[in-house]
Amino acid sequence: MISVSEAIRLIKKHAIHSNSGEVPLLDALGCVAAESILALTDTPPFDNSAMDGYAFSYEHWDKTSPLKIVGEIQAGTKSDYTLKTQEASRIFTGAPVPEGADTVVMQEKTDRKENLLIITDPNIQANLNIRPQGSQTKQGDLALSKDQLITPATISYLAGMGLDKIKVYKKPTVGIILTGKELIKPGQTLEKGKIYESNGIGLQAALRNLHIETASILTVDDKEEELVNAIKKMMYFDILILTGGVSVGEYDLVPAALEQCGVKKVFHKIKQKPGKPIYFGVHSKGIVFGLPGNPAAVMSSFYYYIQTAIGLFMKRDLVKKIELPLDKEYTKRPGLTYFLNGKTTQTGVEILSSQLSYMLNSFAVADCLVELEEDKEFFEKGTLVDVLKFI
Ligand SMILES: Nc1nc2c(c(=O)[nH]1)N[C@H]1C(S)=C(S)[C@@H](COP(=O)(O)OP(=O)(O)OC[C@H]3O[C@@H](n4cnc5c(N)ncnc54)[C@H](O)[C@@H]3O)O[C@H]1N2
Ligand code: MOO
Repeated sequence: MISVSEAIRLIKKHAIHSNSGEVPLLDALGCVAAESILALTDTPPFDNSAMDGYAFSYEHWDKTSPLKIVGEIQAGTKSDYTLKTQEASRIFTGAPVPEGADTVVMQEKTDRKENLLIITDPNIQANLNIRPQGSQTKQGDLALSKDQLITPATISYLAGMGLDKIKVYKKPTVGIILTGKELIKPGQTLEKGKIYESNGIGLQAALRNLHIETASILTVDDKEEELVNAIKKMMYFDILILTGGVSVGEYDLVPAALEQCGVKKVFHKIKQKPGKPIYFGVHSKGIVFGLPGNPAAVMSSFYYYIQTAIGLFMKRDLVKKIELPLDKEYTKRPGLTYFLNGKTTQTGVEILSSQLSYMLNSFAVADCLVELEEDKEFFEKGTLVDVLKFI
C-alpha cells in the first residue's frame, strides 16, 4: 500500500498531458485557452448610443432655443444624414450615432413637442451617453491571454467580438464500466439481493460539473469474459473508470481483467479511508482508474484523484485545498489518511456524522472533503486541516 502523496505523484507522472485543439465556443466552457487572442475588429464596431433619447451636437447647441428633430435611428439600422447645427435625431440604445452628433440626452431629460425638442437638464455634459468605437477593444489588441479559464462571461465576450471557435486544452474523453451482479437500474422493482446502481449517475454528474459528457457507460456482471470484452471496447478513452471488483474477493476481477487487456498496473491500494483498494493503471492510449464499488469511496476518489488527472489534461488545477480550523475535535485510526465529508462554517469546518463508505447521506449535503493526515490520531478543536471545497 502506498501513501496518498505517492499516489498523487504517480498519477501526475502517468496522466497523459494536455492536447490542444479548436472547439466551438460553447464547448470551451470550463477549458483553458491554448492561444492568445487578438481582436479582429474594434468593439464596439461604431460609436453608438447608451440610452434611448436624442442625439445632437453639443458643440453647436444654442441652449436658448429648441432643437429640431430631423430623423430617427433604431438599433440595427444606420442613418444616412449628417446633423446640422441645432438639429437632433431620435435615437435608441445601441443605435449608431449619426454624423454631426457628439452627445445623446436621455429622453427623461427632454420635453418634446412634435418635432421640437427642449433639453430640460441644464447640467448635460458634452459626449454624454456615447459608447465610442473600440472603447472595449481595438482591432489588434490582446483580447484574451493564453491560459485564461473560459467562463460563461469569457464566451459571451469572445462571441461579442465575432469569434465562434477557440483553441483550448481539450477535455479528456471518459468511459465508465460499472461492475456487479447485484446492480439494477433505479426505477425497477428491487428484488432481494439486488441494489440500485448509483455510481454511474454520480460519476456522470461529477464529470458534467467539469463540463465533460461521458461518452459511454457499460454495466457488466462479475464475469471475467464479460469484463474483458467491456474493457477492450472502452480502451480508446483517455480516462477509463471502473467501479467495483477491485478488492480481494473471488469476484473482484477488475485488476486481473485489466492486465489481460494490456493495462500496466501503477498502483493498487492506498493507505486511506475510504477507497483503500483503488487501482490505477496505464496503457498506450490512456489511463485507468479502478474504484471500489462503495459509493462514498467512488465520490471521494473522483474529487481527489480523478480530478487531479482531468486537471492535467485540461491544464487546470481542479484540486485546490484550503486550510480551515476544525469546529470540533476528531479521533481517527493512525496509519490511514482519512477523507471525510464536511461542511464549511463561519468559523471553520465541521466533519459530518455519517462517514461509512457505503453511505451517502452526509456526503449528499457536504460541500467539501476534509483530509486528515495519515500518521496522526487525535485532532483537537481548532487544528488547521486541509479542505478540498467542491467546485
Ligand atoms: N477481505 C476484505 N474485504 C474487503 C476489503 C479488504 O481489504 N479485505 N476491503 C473493503 C473495502 S475498504 C472496500 S472499499 C470494498 C471494495 O470492494 P470492491 O471494489 O471489490 O467493490 P464491490 O465489492 O464490487 O462493491 C463494494 C460495495 O459497493 C456496492 N456497489 C458496487 N457497485 C455499485 C454501484 N454501481 N452502485 C451502487 N453500489 C455499488 C456493492 O454492492 C458493495 O456493497 O471491499 C471491502 N472488502
Ligand atoms: O475503502 Mo473502503 O471504501 O473504506 O470501504
